[in-house]
Amino acid sequence: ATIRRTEPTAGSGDSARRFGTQRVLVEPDAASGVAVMKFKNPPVNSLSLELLTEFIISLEKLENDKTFRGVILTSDCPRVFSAGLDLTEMCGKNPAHYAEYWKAVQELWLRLYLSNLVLIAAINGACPAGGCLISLTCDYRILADNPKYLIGLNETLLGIVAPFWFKDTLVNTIGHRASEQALQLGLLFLPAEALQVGLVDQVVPEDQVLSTALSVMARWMAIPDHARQLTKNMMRKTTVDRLVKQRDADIQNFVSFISRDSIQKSLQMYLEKLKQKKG
Ligand SMILES: CC/C=C/CC(=O)SCCNC(=O)CCNC(=O)[C@H](O)C(C)(C)COP(=O)(O)OP(=O)(O)OC[C@H]1O[C@@H](n2cnc3c(N)ncnc32)[C@H](O)[C@@H]1OP(=O)(O)O
Repeated sequence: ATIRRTEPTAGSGDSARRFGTQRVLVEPDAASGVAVMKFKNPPVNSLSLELLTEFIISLEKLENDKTFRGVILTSDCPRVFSAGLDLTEMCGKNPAHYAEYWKAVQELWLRLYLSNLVLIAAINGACPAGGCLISLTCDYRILADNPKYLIGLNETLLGIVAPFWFKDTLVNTIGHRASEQALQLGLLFLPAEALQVGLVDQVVPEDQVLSTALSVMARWMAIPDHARQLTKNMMRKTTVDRLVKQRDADIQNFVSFISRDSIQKSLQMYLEKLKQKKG
């Protein structure tokens, strides 16, 4: 994927010069040191291999540019933050593809979870599974107050199992008992429930998600970077190391699990159900 620059928005000078790739729009504001990163993979921002790759490239570009200290993750697609991992990447393919895909999923989580940037999820749509995982890697989560915008790790509803590092990320956020129940039941929480269980930090009216994220960002950026980054690392490194130490084994586990006929069947059925839903 190539990083493309687009024209600055009117009257905003260089600091609003946007860049990004086909599926990840980046709206940087050098003056504030904050960039807004928008997923743009219609219709539901499913995390395809291309989107994962472009996401990693854009994140790395922002992390390497010392102008930026904070990134707000949000969606350019209406009603959906992200539908999670792209199911078409996990069924009907071959083991080599599953391995390549899973490596990219690991890579994105590793980079987000230990990022030195302040990451705030401005969740402006449905946020199941992999979309929920991305929001969990952030330092703070704001969810639009819309009963259609459910959030949670619902993998068991598809007949699959969230890997241990998805589980660890959820446990680090809402605790062990709440995670145990949420993961086994594949719970998708309403905004008020998500707030109550601690899955999100704030629920605000839909048209205030981005402005709220910007004001929360200002609060986080008022903390000296180095102290905040060392503290974040202290909180999260043990969790990250658990995957780093066994990345290849994790890939092999995923490939053998997802390749099972029974799993392939349930994924196909689930995709069919999604398509019938519209019929
Ligand atoms: C061990 C592996 C761990 C996995 C973690 C994962 O992330 S697995 C993925 C789990 N994701 C889900 O369960 C979410 C499924 N999608 C939905 O619930 C709805 O699509 C959603 C996000 C609520 C949006 O609903 P809406 O009514 O707006 O869209 P619709 O369902 O009609 O979908 C539009 C088209 O997108 C296709 N699609 C939806 N989700 C995915 C997906 N995750 N991967 C691939 N494709 C997806 C859907 O089939 C529709 O396709 P179309 O050809 O237009 O009919």
